[in-house]
Amino acid sequence: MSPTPPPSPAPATDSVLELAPVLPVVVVDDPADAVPLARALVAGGLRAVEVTLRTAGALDAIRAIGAEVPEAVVGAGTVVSPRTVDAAVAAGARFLVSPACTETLLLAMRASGVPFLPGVSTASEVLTLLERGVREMKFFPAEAAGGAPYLKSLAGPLPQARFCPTGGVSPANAPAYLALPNVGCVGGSWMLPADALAAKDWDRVERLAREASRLR
Ligand SMILES: O=C(O)C(=O)C[C@H](O)[C@H](O)COP(=O)(O)O
Repeated sequence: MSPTPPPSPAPATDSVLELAPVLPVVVVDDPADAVPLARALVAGGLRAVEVTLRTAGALDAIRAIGAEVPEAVVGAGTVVSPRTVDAAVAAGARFLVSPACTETLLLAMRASGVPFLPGVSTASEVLTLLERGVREMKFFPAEAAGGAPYLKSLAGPLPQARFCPTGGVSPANAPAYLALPNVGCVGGSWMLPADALAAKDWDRVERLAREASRLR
């Protein structure tokens, strides 16, 4: 019997937006869920996983995914300070996502050496980041801040900026975002419903991930 070949590690990239059309946003309460959850997402075709630093177990979850699911690209979300940048990178986060951005946070994310997506919700914030040489951003909270029509309006005057809209994105509205020239991917938690996580229903997560991976 020939041994099962090891899974191929995900390639390195400078662009968070190019990893996958959909970036799952994970809130892990029990770090023991991290590995089966990441495996289900990868099996469904979503290899980038953003673990939000909102729970006590988030850093352990990042460590576990990095160690046991090498075909996933695990990153950290809810990065809001230099301290959280350092903690995320030390845990093995391969990209960083912030809901908003300040000068202090930008400097820390830049110094981290891993790709990052700073959060913006207005045209002025987009221009401020462009002035600093940042072209990839998270548009948050996407639906509340104007949705796809807002990003479409930005593509005229600020075409260099590219976005991952997140916040209120669903299978129903994702195609409108993904059709825009300035959208690289969309982020969201819809493929990780709370009841599926509570029931450890990884088959359902895999199914929802597969549907999400086919949105573009
Ligand atoms: O924690 C962060 O860093 C955030 O910025 C918030 C998340 O991106 C959204 O909570 C995901 O939004 P939903 O898909 O509507 O659940």
